[in-house]
Amino acid sequence: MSLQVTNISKAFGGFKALSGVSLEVPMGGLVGLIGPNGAGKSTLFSVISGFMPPDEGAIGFDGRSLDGLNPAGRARTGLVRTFQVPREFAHLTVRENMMAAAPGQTGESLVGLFLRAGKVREEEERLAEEVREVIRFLRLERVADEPAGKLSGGQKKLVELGRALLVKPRLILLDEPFAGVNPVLIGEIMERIRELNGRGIGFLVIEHDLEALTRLAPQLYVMDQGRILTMGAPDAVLADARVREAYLGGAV
Ligand SMILES: Nc1ncnc2c1ncn2[C@@H]1O[C@H](COP(=O)(O)OP(=O)(O)OP(=O)(O)O)[C@@H](O)[C@H]1O
Repeated sequence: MSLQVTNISKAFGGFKALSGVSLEVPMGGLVGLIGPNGAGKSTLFSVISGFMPPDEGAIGFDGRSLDGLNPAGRARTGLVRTFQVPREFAHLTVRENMMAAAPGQTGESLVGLFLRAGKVREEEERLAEEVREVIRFLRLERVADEPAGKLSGGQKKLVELGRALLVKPRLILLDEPFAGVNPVLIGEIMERIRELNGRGIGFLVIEHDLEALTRLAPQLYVMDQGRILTMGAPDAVLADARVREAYLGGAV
């Protein structure tokens, strides 16, 4: 069982951003996705997570087709994409940001709220405990009640990860977890990813910091100009002449 991306194509006007992309992430796997700027990595994440329909191709997850499911529907199957903490959430605290990320809260209408006040309280308490646990796991206790906008780049990345964890993911699409993060915190984020992976959560990780990613992911896919160029173990992939060519004519 796996995330199975088969023959995905996507054009913007006449420009083919994705051309027949196929890849596979085993359930519980840890796979990197690299490629020069404009290769199509973010577009592929948008298609996999259901934010953008492909022109062609199919996405399967754990043996079921995701085609036609919206992002929330895909998240319910356990496939979750991280996003930068939305700008309008910058004034909310870390804890509030995480509370807001959890899906399926009761109390969608005033009447419902009135009728289910007890249930809502119960749910809120359970959620608050889950949030406390995630904050502890991510070592964010000291900033839990600070506005998210005030955090360092690395701490914001941890909040993004926390928001994804509250959706109870089985596979996380992680977009540039090390961008704008200092080296010490890169090490910490890497440790948390490894621990989560050890608990069975799979990851597909886009990252430009190849040195960090090759320490984390035992398998890499390389994209260039909307196609998968190659895949395999980091050493083999980075020694590949086509990959060197794609990255600044051999400056990797
Ligand atoms: N909504 C859109 N409309 C038009 N063109 C788009 C759109 N989204 C992406 N593109 C184009 O598709 C190509 C692939 O972009 P994408 O952002 O997926 O690449 P990327 O590999 O994620 O790059 P980076 O590493 O710089 O984030 C780029 O040429 C981009 O300009």
